[in-house]
Amino acid sequence: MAKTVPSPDQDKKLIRQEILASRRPVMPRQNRQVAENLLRVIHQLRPSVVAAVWPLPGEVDLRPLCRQLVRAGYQVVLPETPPKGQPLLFRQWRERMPMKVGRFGTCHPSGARKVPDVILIPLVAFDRHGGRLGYGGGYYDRTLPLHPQAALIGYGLSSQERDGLPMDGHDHRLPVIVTEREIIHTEE
Ligand SMILES: Nc1nc2c(c(=O)[nH]1)N(C=O)[C@@H](CNc1ccc(C(=O)N[C@@H](CCC(=O)O)C(=O)O)cc1)CN2
Ligand SMILES: Nc1ncnc2c1ncn2[C@@H]1O[C@H](COP(=O)(O)OP(=O)(O)OP(=O)(O)O)[C@@H](O)[C@H]1O
Repeated sequence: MAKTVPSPDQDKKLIRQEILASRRPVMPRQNRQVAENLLRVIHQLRPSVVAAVWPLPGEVDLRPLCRQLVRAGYQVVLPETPPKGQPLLFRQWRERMPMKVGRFGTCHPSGARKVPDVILIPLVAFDRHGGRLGYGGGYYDRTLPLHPQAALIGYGLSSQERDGLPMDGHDHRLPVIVTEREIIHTEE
């Protein structure tokens, strides 16, 4: 009988489940440290438009960073989650804008669509080589090819790091990953 060979999709699912099941609440200090490190990298890149993310439960909360960025003169856009199979749409966010609830409990503003120069990417898991795992919707995988000029920065907690995540052809390697502890410039 033929041996069953695990596919990257199945491996990813198991790792995702393991990490989500063992996830602890993000401490306020960790949140601040991730945001501080992100701000440092963003300042160096001098972008006009930064794509951030409105948090889902259990994720690092970028809302304070969004406010800081807008006050520092950057434009902030947030993703609207379309039906599966379509890329994310980035819409401009301003302070105190009412948010709409979208797919999978995500929230997005109804501002104008803008093209980001920097894209902050939430991680469920990452490795030192820039491999990433999200919630499995494939949304960022489908969106990033449409923004080849954008600088990509993954973010999460150091506890989400794993050795050598399985990668598919369509997966994008992240050149920079920011945690509460460090700014990682990933290697091939
Ligand atoms: N805050 C935040 N916004 C984001 C993302 C994200 O990771 N975090 N996304 C990143 O791509 C996109 C939304 N992607 C998602 C894709 C799939 C599921 C999803 O299937 N959720 C399952 C449960 C997942 C699980 O716990 O295993 C569900 O709601 O049933 C959620 C979000 C865009 N916005
Ligand atoms: N560019 C693409 N074209 C077609 N299918 C894709 C593409 N990107 C991802 N997929 C499919 O989408 C599914 C989810 O992909 P994957 O597990 O890489 O998502 P993820 O990176 O964890 O999620 P997200 O990008 O939403 O955070 C997989 O079945 C994958 O084959």
